Amino acid sequence: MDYNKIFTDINAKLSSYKDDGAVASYIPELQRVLPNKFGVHLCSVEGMNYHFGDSEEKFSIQSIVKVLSLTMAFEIEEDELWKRVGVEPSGNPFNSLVQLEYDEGIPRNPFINAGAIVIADVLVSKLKNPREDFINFVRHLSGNNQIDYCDRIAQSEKSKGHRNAALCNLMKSFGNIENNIHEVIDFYFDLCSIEMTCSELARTFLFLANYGKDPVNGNQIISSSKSKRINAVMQLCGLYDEAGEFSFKVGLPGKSGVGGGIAVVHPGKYSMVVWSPRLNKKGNSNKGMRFLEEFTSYTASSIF
Ligand SMILES: NC(=O)CC[C@H](N)C(=O)O
Repeated sequence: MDYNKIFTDINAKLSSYKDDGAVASYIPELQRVLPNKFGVHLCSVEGMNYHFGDSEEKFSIQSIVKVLSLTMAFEIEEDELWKRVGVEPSGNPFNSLVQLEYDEGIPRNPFINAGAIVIADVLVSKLKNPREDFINFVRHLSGNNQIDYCDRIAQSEKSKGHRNAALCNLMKSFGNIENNIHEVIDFYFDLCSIEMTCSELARTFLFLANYGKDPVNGNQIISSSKSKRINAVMQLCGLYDEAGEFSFKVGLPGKSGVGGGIAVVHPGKYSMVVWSPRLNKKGNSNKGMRFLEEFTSYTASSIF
């Protein structure tokens, strides 16, 4: 399929689309991003690449990293992990405190902030050098040694990260955080600060489109069973309290971030990343969702 032409066609179709979303402002550094940026990149499992727009420009991947930290923690912890974090959609905003109190410090899933903070805690407990080991893992997945954290973004988030600190403290009070809360939360902010282009991120997600195996170099990153489970959690929880809407309109496992990126996979076919920084009220990329809806309709490639 000529995805390049399809991207161009969809972009033309959306040319009159009025994006009333706003760039994330609660992390001061993210506010500096130009709101009208738009990029898309698709990697097919057969090794083809297709792209459009600002697909080679770095952006803050933010919560999309939660899929990669889950992948690493799942390899290390297997079954124990799921005693500390659930696999149910939250139906609540990604940084909600209310539900966590109700659920006695066990986050609904690993993709809301509380769940990702538990995953960060697991990695702090199990890795010798969490910061270094994790970025090496991401470099391995992406086949790119240049991928890195952005200290500027991490520091910016740290300066305003009171709500995440509150989530971490609340879970510590319930006994669901093992390590020093400052260490865990700083690591969590570092994870969210990683920068990638659409093409680098789509490449990184390719193993989840190919049953856990990187089709480019043949590395089995995780078992097909784990890959299936991670995709299932993405399908149900990857877009927070908009996961239902995303399933309804796009029909692919996906993960969003407040940097405006959305990564999706179609098992057996492709991984794809769209980036458009203006967010809707749920913190998901407005045009990114719209574009993906058009794309899966046009190509008849929802998984359903
Ligand atoms: N949805 C997101 O991308 C949120 C990630 C962001 N770093 C936060 O913790 O608030």
